[in-house]
Amino acid sequence: MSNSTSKPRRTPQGRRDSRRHTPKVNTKGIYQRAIRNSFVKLDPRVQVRNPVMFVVWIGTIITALLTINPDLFGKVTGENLRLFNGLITVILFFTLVFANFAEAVAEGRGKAQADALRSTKSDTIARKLSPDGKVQEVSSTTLRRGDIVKVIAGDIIPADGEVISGVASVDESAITGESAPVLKEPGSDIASSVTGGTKIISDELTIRVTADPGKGFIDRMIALVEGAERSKTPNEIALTVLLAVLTQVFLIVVATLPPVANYVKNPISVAILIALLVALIPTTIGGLLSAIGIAGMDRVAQFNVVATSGRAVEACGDVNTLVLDKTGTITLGNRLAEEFIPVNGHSIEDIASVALAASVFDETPEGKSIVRLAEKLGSKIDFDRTQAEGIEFSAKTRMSGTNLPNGREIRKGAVDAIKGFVRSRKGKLAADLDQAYERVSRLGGTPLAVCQNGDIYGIIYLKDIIKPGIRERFEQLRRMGVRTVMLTGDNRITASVIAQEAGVDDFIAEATPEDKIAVIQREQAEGKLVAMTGDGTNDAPALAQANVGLAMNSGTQAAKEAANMVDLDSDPTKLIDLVTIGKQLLITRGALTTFSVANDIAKYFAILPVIFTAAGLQSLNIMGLASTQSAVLSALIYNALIIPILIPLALRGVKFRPLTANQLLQRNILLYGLGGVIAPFIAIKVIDFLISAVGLA
Ligand SMILES: Nc1ncnc2c1ncn2[C@@H]1O[C@H](COP(=O)(O)OP(=O)(O)OP(=O)(O)O)[C@@H](O)[C@H]1O
Ligand SMILES: [K+]
Ligand SMILES: [Mg+2]
Repeated sequence: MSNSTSKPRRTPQGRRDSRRHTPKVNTKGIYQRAIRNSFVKLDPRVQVRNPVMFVVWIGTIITALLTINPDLFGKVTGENLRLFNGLITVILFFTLVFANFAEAVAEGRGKAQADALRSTKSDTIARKLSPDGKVQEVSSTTLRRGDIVKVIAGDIIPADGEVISGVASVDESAITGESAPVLKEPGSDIASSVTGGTKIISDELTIRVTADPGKGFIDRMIALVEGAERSKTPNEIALTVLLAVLTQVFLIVVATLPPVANYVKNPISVAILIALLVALIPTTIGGLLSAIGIAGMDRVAQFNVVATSGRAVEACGDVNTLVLDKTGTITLGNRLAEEFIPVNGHSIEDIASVALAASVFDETPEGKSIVRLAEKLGSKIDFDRTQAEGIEFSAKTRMSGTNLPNGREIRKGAVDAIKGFVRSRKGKLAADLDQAYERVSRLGGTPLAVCQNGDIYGIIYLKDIIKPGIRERFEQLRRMGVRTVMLTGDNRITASVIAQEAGVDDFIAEATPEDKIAVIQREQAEGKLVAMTGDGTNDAPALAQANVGLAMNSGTQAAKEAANMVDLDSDPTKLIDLVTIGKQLLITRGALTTFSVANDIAKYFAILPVIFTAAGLQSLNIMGLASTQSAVLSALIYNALIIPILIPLALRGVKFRPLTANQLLQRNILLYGLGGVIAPFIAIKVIDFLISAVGLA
């Protein structure tokens, strides 16, 4: 029911291979650019947006001043104060640079991808048709929504548009990476939409432009991958606030130290206080937070999906319910006529000939396969095609057919729809019809009833196969706590057979296009977040209603505009991958936050005792660190280095297992929390040993 005419959304057999082609990106260039940007981002106007790192930034300035004049805040005693303060300054400076680098690398991947896209987009000469039919050559940048242009073989299509006449094949590899040409023709929802920047390789088309300059699909994609539209997601904002609050708390903790230190006659210098503060505030997650988000969008892009916002990617991770089509999503959707089953005393030749007559104008793959099967059985068209009228299939009527010149009305379609039609023509239902239809349904096939006026001829068996591996994927989703609901225009029995075999949690049969939006609203009323895929114009409202709407690139402009993600490969099962990517993004962020906070607290307890050893509390130096100075420097060096060490994990995401949110939380607290507590003690001890060995402090 997602598309009212044909179903070209079925993906070719080579789907698995085509889905993961990473855009061609120059990695060496990315790192060079990222290094440069790490310094550019030291600008305080950039830093102030990240409260944790801004505290480090201020700390760096103060320790730099203390390097010039160690007595800036009063007389300080100690050796090599200039060197020590200078070292702290350098380490803090690199902490900032490393954090900037994480973000710059993540952004750089997107920028490189945008450059690759931009190279496909050049100003072209468009043949604009004026209302009087004259052709005028204009630059593609002057085209406006509603303009009519003509493109011929070899041309780059100058703008997004809708085919109004002509039939041609188009190479869409610039956007999909798929080299097989796609047939474009007017009328049908799906085949009629073209994208600016793609190339027409045969024949010619007349196109109505549907996007103003700079607002086309490729422009939107460039803006997206460049992060121009990347604003903080609600979860990121919440976490940033939490980190800012933690920073404030730790600022207070550090501020309480001087009175205590003075009391035990072991005053602590401002430089050491700053070092302690930086060690304590969550710089690891503060430095990696935006990289994690950008990497999430990037992973989505590598799956050839364009997300309109980081928010959409994140929403995927929070999804509770997945609404999926049956045909083409759960099944291969390659429904072909397998058998004619006559009823009501008719012969197999009778039903074949009526099924043929019902399908001569049906351009859907189902319709064409019925024509082939009937012709194989020897049926011939026995009327004048030019005098007959084709009745197109629609998801609403769930029927198609032909009105013959002699007044006969031939229809085929969903069994209940045909029963209704027969009743309306005052015909009677055949006693053996239900038996035939149930047999086909129990095989998981789609039964189409065929009738002529009020007379039912039998059932066409359209065979369909469940996609291999889909059951395991639903099982995975279930373990993640995601409910799957299958929606289909097919009858109850077929729906229940497929639902059972595929292992979905729930299904809705005989669904009309309106049912889809009703299901979404019902789930949302229960407080659930819903994801769905769709491609037809009648899916647009549901795509907009869903929390995550994934439109097929082969779909209509309306569907693509309503959705918050577009799949360039037009593979509806990708929604399952997106949910996984979204969950992984949230888990990565959670795991690194846990690690960061655990780390900071451990660091504090590793170095605080050493600071007090000068006051005669030698017994506190359980780690046996060489000196106060080397302990402080070690903690800070570890604090800085952990950021670049974790960049690959932040970009790639933590290892993902299909578990429920609670199980994952427990696992992560154990793994990253415990790891975060232990790691600093070991690392600080090692660095302290190295520093004292080279005699730095
Ligand atoms: N070309 C056609 N001519 C006549 N009837 C059709 C044709 N294609 C499908 N049907 C009937 O209409 C019903 C609804 O079709 P529709 O495409 O809306 O749903 P579906 O393909 O069965 O399921 P899904 O919603 O999962 O795609 C089908 O189950 C079938 O009975
Ligand atoms: K820290
Ligand atoms: Mg369908």
